[in-house]
Amino acid sequence: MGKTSASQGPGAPPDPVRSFNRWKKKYSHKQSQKKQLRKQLKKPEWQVEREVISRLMQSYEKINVNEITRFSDFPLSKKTLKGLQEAQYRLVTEIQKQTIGLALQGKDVLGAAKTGSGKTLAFLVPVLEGLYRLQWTSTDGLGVLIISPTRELAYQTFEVLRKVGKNHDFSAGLIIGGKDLKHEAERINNINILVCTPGRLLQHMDETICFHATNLQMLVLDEADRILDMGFADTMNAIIENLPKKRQTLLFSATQTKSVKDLARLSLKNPEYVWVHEKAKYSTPATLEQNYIVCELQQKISVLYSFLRSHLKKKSIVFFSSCKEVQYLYRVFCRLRPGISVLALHGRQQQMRRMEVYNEFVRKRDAVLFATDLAARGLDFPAVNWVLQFDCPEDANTYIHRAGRTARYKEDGKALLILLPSEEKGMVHQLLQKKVPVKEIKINPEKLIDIQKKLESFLAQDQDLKERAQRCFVSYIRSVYLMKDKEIFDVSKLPIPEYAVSLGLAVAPRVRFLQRMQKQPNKKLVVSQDNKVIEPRTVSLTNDEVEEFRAYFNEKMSILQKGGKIPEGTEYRLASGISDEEEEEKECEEEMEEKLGKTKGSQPQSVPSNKGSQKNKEVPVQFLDRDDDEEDDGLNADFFKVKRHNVFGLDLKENKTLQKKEPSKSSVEKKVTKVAEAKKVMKRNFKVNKKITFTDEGELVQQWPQVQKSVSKDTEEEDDAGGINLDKAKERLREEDKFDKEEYRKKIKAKHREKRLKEREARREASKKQAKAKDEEEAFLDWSSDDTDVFDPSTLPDPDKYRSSEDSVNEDMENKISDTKKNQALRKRNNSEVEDVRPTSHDRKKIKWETSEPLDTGLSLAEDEELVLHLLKSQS
Ligand SMILES: Nc1ncnc2c1ncn2[C@@H]1O[C@H](COP(=O)(O)OP(=O)(O)OP(=O)(O)O)[C@@H](O)[C@H]1O
Repeated sequence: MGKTSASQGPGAPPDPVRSFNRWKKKYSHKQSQKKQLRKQLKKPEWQVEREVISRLMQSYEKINVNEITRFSDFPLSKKTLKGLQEAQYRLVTEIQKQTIGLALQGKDVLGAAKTGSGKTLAFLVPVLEGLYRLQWTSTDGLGVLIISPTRELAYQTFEVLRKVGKNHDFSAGLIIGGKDLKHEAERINNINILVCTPGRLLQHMDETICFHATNLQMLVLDEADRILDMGFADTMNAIIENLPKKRQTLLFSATQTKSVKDLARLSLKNPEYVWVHEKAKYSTPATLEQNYIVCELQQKISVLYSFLRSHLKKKSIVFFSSCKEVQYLYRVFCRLRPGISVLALHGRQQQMRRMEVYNEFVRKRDAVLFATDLAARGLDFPAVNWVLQFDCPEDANTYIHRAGRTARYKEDGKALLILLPSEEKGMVHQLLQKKVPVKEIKINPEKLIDIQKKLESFLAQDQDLKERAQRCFVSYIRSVYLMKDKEIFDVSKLPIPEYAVSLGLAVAPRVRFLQRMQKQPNKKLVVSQDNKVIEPRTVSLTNDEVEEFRAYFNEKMSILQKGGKIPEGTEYRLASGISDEEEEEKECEEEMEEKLGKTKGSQPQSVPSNKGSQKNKEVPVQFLDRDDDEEDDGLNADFFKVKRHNVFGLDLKENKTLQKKEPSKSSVEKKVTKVAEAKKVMKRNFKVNKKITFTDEGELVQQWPQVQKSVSKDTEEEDDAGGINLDKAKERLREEDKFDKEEYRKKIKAKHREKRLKEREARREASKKQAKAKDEEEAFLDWSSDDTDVFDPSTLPDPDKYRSSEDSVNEDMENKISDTKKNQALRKRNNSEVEDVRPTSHDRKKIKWETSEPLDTGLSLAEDEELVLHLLKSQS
């Protein structure tokens, strides 16, 4: 018999079988309870996510900046963290550390940190988290707008967003100029995060049906100071008008704006200012070595060539102040074959080419990129060794951005600034004020390779290149002239002829404003008629003028952008949202020409160049009127001249006063072109008088000026605001032409109908009268037959006798009668002579029949009638 534990005594060990069974029972009970609990607890995914989000949000307030070293230290969603990790971003940079937390808390942030310090992720992470927090879906529409000043920067930001946000479900879109607007418009309404340039965005806001930003949660301005400066002022104002006031705004830049005015436009709510490196010794990366050299303008090209020859295994960017310099020097350097691949990036290239160049330079290990300030901001080309500033930057901020294309994120790099002797003092002072440590270095004259002769030979062989050189020349001078800081940029100090020669040109092309400057070197005060003291215009523009100038063209640009213009591009911000820097450059010139009434293909002129005996040769300037891929520069010479009078709103009276006081002014300058006159008239807004009459029906008819009937209405509205849409215009012309032809055809038809009716009427009249005349003639003949058998003309009175006896008044009439009747009689006489027989009764009938035929008297019917009556009278 087996014993159970119960039957065992108290000191006996427990029965293992029983205790196992007890444990098993307990365990399975617990398991089933847990299962039940889990079943109860099982929630839909969205609910779980919501709980996670609320937990994350609760952690936002607890973020302690000092404890954060990694992205994972922030309360971020798993999707964002995964994306960051996959892109190899683990440790945070200073700007990321200090701003991500604030942005997560929903605050407006103004972030500033040195170039290459990771500002992009500082706003992209909060962007992703912001929409994730709201569980944004494509049906919610546009949630975040990220605005960049250039297409390339927008593209780069978009790529980083794609990389980091790939685990999220939001849709993101890149909207920049130079692409098909229609194609963008079809997709734009489903985009949650939009990376764009200002001009293109505004164009969509204006033109794309159903596109709106009413649900917008967050606005990000990358390179905020640039976007908020005057260049984009009007476009941005228009964009901001379309955005909801209740939103979060993030502004980032290496040179942040502190302008209260700028910020007020954005209606920020207690923004957090984060100046990461405000207290740093320098405002540029510590790993960036910065030097400058001073050299003459005419030496610069040789310096550049020598530099490249000694840095063949490096990756460099060279910044120029204008597209035309880039275009010319790019070609020249390609021909010179310096031993390194040369690339060019500027705003006048096709968008496709720009992207190609951008990607090519990203890929290359050693190459040199010639660029305008289009590439100065934000672009993150990997492993750039050198940044060379061939032309002095506009200001210290531009210097910082340009130099910042190297020495990015812990890498080192070198920057070299080339200054003219006239620029050195002012620029170096500005840089030091901005905490930019620049040291002067000297050029080793032994290493300097002079390439001027080579350039000359290139230009001698290649007319196109020569023209490019000339445009480059004018363009550079103009850029100096338009610079705001007159302490640094003084066009009068430029060695103009030498510069032209250094470009390979034999003679300096004419730049009108320079000529004028030489003619009136002294600024004199002039007293106007109303005794006000007027300062005559000097060649150097004041800062206000330059600002006004820029503001004007940017305003024009934004108008163009709305229309589309423009052009490519327009972007317009133009059409294509040309608010981009490059678009600005392009549109600016086009607009200047437009505004100033410039016409392409202006007459070739011979003008004296500005200096030296050789320079006094007459230089044909028609070359300035053409360019293959851009607006002509030749007009710029004119543009300068007119600009001084019109663009800056100079009072015409003032000009007149000046002219009176300056008898030395050449007649050429005083010559007013028809275009200028027309512009003046347009400016004054004259209205032509109208002559209006009323028809019998009381309808109003404008007699003068004649109103053009048109088939298409609202032609103006149909045009792109960026200028005339040639295709549309052609189409419209064709339609107008058809319409005009149709109108003309109708008119002719009506005329013919009228003529036919008149003729018919006349015929009817004639036949009536004929019938009457026939009756009368028959009567007459009948009567004559009573008298004689045959009508004998001899029975008629002797015309001579008759003449003598009749009134002279009847003379003419008689002549006519006698002519016709003579004919008749003669015919009859002849007949009788030939046949020599008198007519038979049959013949008589014949005669009768013959005479009843209408006589061709050559008279009108009325006259014939008169004649017959007269004959009858005289017979009787
Ligand atoms: N946390 C990080 N870890 C590693 N690399 C980073 C991190 N943040 C940014 N970077 C890298 O640093 C480089 C510069 O970043 P970014 O372009 O955002 O700089 P930036 O401050 O916007 O520069 P700029 O002022 O010139 O626009 C990029 O190559 C980027 O990939």
